[in-house]
Amino acid sequence: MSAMTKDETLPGDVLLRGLKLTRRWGGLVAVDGVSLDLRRGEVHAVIGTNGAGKSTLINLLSGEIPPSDGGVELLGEDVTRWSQPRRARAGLGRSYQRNTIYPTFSVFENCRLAAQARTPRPWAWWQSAQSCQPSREAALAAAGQAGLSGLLERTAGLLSHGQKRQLEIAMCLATGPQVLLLDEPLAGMGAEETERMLALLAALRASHAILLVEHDMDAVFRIADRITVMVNGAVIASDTPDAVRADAGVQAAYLGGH
Ligand SMILES: Nc1ncnc2c1ncn2[C@@H]1O[C@H](COP(=O)(O)OP(=O)(O)OP(=O)(O)O)[C@@H](O)[C@H]1O
Repeated sequence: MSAMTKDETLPGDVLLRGLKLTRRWGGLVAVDGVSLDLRRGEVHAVIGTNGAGKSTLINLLSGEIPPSDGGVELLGEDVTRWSQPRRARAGLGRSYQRNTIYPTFSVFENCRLAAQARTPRPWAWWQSAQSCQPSREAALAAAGQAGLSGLLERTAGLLSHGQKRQLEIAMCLATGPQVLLLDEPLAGMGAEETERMLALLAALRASHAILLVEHDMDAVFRIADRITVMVNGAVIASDTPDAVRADAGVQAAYLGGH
């Protein structure tokens, strides 16, 4: 186990590492020996056709499903056998393709509930949730970071699609993560909402390691520092955007002249 604490890690440090991760569903190999490093200060995009294994890879890294083979290290520690909530408490945040907000609660309440999940206090069940100051502060900070300060009292279900995705990121940030695993945060967004989300990711990059699974190739090639390309569960390239764009194997298998 590493003796390093979270706050001692330096920019560029590897915060999350997938080691030869494999996941089989019966006879299908959904993720096939994938290794990748997520570093603070980098947006690392994972691209690939439908069914290439991207969401399964995120689920393996986040702890939602166990690998058939291989391992995961978080902040230098082997977390392969850790549950998803335990990894989340240790600094691993993720967003989902589906909407995970509470539509009848306000933006602030959504963020506060997410923040509370980070520091559950089962022995203090009689205290009013309203009075939990650290959660309130974390919620306000996260909403601010995600650009939602002006919408704190808005009922979440009434937000625009793009604002809902911003709220999902805010809820993720409220848990105090160092690593963000983002599953298609741009899905269904218009041009303006996409720009706002890309600006948010660019702002979060300095202090986080970000894994971005995304189908919007223009956005990926603009924002990513590194791109990993998956085909049929396996990595066929992992490099800078320029190198990936120029890779003949990637062109043939996936990009088709992008
Ligand atoms: N729970 C499951 N049981 C059986 N097969 C599964 C399961 N989850 C995923 N798969 C299969 O694993 C393969 C990889 O799926 P995955 O969702 O990871 O791909 P993806 O790259 O995220 O696709 P998309 O871009 O469409 O989201 C697919 O063939 C899928 O059908």
